Amino acid sequence: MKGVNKHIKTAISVVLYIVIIAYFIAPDYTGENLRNLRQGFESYMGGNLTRVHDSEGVVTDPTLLKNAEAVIRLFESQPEQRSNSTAVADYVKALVKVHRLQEGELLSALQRDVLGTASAPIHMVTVEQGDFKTKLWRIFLNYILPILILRAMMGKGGLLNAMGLSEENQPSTESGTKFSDVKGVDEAKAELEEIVHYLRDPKRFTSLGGKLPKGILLVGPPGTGKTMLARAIAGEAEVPFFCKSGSDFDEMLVGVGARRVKDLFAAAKKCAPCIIFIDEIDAFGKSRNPKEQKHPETLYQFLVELDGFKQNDGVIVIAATNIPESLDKALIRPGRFDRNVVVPLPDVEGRRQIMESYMSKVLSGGDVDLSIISRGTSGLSGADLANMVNVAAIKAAKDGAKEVSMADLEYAKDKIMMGSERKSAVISEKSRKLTAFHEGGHALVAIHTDGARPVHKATIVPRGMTLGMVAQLPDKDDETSVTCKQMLAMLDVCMGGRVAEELIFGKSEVTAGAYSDFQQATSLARAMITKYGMSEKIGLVTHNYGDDGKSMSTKTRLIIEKEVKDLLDRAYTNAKTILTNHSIELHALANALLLKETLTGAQINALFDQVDGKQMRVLNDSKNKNGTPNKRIPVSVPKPSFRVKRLG
Ligand SMILES: Nc1ncnc2c1ncn2[C@@H]1O[C@H](COP(=O)(O)OP(=O)(O)OP(=O)(O)O)[C@@H](O)[C@H]1O
Ligand SMILES: [Zn+2]
Repeated sequence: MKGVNKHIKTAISVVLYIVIIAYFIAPDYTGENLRNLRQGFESYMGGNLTRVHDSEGVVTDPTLLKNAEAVIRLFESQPEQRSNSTAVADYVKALVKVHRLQEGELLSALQRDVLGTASAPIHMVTVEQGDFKTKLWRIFLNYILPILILRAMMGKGGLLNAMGLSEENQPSTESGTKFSDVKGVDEAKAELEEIVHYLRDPKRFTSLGGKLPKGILLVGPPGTGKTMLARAIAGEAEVPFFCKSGSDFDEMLVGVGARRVKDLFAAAKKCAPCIIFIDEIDAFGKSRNPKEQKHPETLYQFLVELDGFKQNDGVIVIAATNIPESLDKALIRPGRFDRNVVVPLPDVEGRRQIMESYMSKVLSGGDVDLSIISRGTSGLSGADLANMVNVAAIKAAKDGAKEVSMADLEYAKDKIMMGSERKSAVISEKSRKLTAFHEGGHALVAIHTDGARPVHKATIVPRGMTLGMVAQLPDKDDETSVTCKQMLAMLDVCMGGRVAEELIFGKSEVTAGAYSDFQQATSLARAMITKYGMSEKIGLVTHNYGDDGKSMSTKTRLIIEKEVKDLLDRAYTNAKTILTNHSIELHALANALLLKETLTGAQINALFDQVDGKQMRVLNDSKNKNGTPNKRIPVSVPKPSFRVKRLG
């Protein structure tokens, strides 16, 4: 919309400029016009008339033609009419109507007496009048004054600014965004619905006793649709929408930010009911630490403006931030931004809906299964998913495909989550082989461990920081509540990579490639023991590992570390048992990866069927997890990473 405003402004300036220039300098052109009269008339004769002749604009009505003939006859029979300008005009018009202008007597007379002929042209000389002062005055009037007028109108503090309608503070009035466009944030939408009711009919809302918060703070990670939601409120209520970013007020010059705040509120009040949206309000709304803040007066002014209008004045201020804890307390005090609406990252169903909405705008292939993609995109925001569909569409177009296929979406997903493929990376054959067994180890342990997520894909294509990876997909409703059994399975899978390296290449040949596996396993094991109450020795208490152990005694710390190590050792042993028992499959899988680089879960299963026949399909139930520390207690844990990465 800002772009449109700019165009409108440019158009207004151009029109105004032309009008002013025309007004001031039109007299100058009169002489020029006279000079060109002959030329103009000739071109009129040669061009326009011929065109009239050809075009449907020529009179074809027989009665009109008849009248024209009569006018010509009358004029030519009465020579005294030649001094009558109206009669001459009628005569010329009549000649044009019957296409006889060239034959008319008047034309030869005109050519002879007024326009001159090629052999005897008429000359006209214009003389520039006036002294130096007059010329200077004329230049001022013609060129400088119009520019000054325009600047006065358009500039800051100018007429448009005074009206509160300068480019900076023009609202967008045609927000096409609706609530239905914003997917996967139903709770936030429900909370914001009352604002729409209010804006649609403020009087009715307040007469029914409705009371609104003055300011609403949308809180959530980047790209979750906060701006979209604010826009959708304006779109649903069909009210003007003033959209600013906190950084717009963060100016180098003292006082400029504060003045912009003032101007914004002044402009909004004139358009009420309306919405002011300030994205990233933390840019000027941070805690007032004099050292950190460049211009505290911007925040002061903002608070003054917020306090300056009444709850029901019709201006709704919505702000967005990713870091609510950084905001100044004064800003979030009751009566100011006292309503927080959380806009979280989408869950698995939200991600599916968001992708579905963007996929509906491209040609989607028949093999596309968005529930699979949405299960594998935990942690991605709406903006990431929109981008993912875009990347997939570009890939499909590049490949000359007619529709976006599942493979394109998988490509885009990996690119966004893991970084671009490093196809040109030079990797030695030995390193490729090591990676193939490492990833094969993860995959095989996952396949043979009860509670582990199904293997979606294994690859040894280097990507971003990794040399390969095994992707596992959670079941549909598996994301928020992970059981102890599932966590233990994750630990086993983490160990699979290093164990495979050891078994195939020997302990002395292992690499640092398992570093991120160990990191992941250690932090999960620690959380199980210090946060989720999954260790009998530690009990149902929590301990803070984030403060360098200051809050726990050395003894407790040692017990925790021993427990963590035990868990990891058990996972290592489990992985070793699986990989030793299934070494034929491990070799087959690693060789297939070396050959094909990427295998899907289905391809891996098919491969095992080939290698082992039915034997591989039987779940190895005998693999009891020795020493499962507790009963299986369902616990809520922060989203663990489902990917098993390997650092390159
Ligand atoms: N929930 C959603 N539904 C549909 N599209 C979304 C959603 N969230 C984000 N998008 C897409 O991502 C783009 C960016 O979203 P938006 O600017 O609203 O996010 P934001 O939360 O305001 O981000 P930031 O905090 O970075 O300003 C949108 O234009 C839209 O294309
Ligand atoms: Zn690994």
